[in-house]
Amino acid sequence: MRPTDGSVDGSIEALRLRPAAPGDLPAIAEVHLRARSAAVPAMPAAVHPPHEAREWVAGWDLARQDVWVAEDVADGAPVLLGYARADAAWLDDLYVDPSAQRGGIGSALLDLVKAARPDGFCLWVFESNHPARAFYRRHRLLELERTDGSANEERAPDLRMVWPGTDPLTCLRGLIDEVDGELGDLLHRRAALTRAVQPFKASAQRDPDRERQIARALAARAPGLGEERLARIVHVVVTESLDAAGDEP
Ligand SMILES: O=C(O)C(=O)C[C@]1(C(=O)O)C=C[C@@H](O)C=C1
Repeated sequence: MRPTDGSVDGSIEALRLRPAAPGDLPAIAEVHLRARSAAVPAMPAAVHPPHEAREWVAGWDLARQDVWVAEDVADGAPVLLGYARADAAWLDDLYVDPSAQRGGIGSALLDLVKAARPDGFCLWVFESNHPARAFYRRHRLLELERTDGSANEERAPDLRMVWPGTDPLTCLRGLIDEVDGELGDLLHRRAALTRAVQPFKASAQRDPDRERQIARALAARAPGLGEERLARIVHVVVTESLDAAGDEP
């Protein structure tokens, strides 16, 4: 169960924001369910039936993640109208009850999360959820990579967004360092394979057709870079991998 995108903007006279308590979980589950069904078709329909969503929310460990609720305290008993849920690096949920959307509750919750995560945070939003994307862009979140949805339960293309915190250069460099860690591991693995295949070739010549095929396959995964640019990247990676293979005893 994932996503972040139920909320939109809104204005409520007496709004109270506070950390959630275990007794809030049933009302949180109902807000989640109502917000998700009202968001279709901008969001894909929920994969899990309501009883599973209720069980999932009831199982949240509030010591291991931060959950905040927004409630209307204007008159009588407070009414829970929205919530946000985040771990150290990700805003996992931000949902506002459909009856209270466009009243500033989503903005108030998001501001609270920003204050609690000054180093920044990421979130996933469905590509089709244009209202939520516009909401987050208005709140100075940046869109990062798009996925084809194969890694989420709904199998729907989504986008990573980031709020780069109070020091965006440091936050974004931190994210670059994370990706470069993975890229370093991949280059290490790839160079070992370039070296391993060499003895099995009829000739030591480079194979431009094979390199073009590799660039095309990469372009299918990274369309934003384009095949020509990726062909140049492949050329450098192969050149340096062959060079490193020649250095090894
Ligand atoms: O497949 C090969 O023939 C290799 O030598 C491997 C490799 C590569 O690293 O992918 C390296 C050089 C060739 O020009 C093409 C591909």
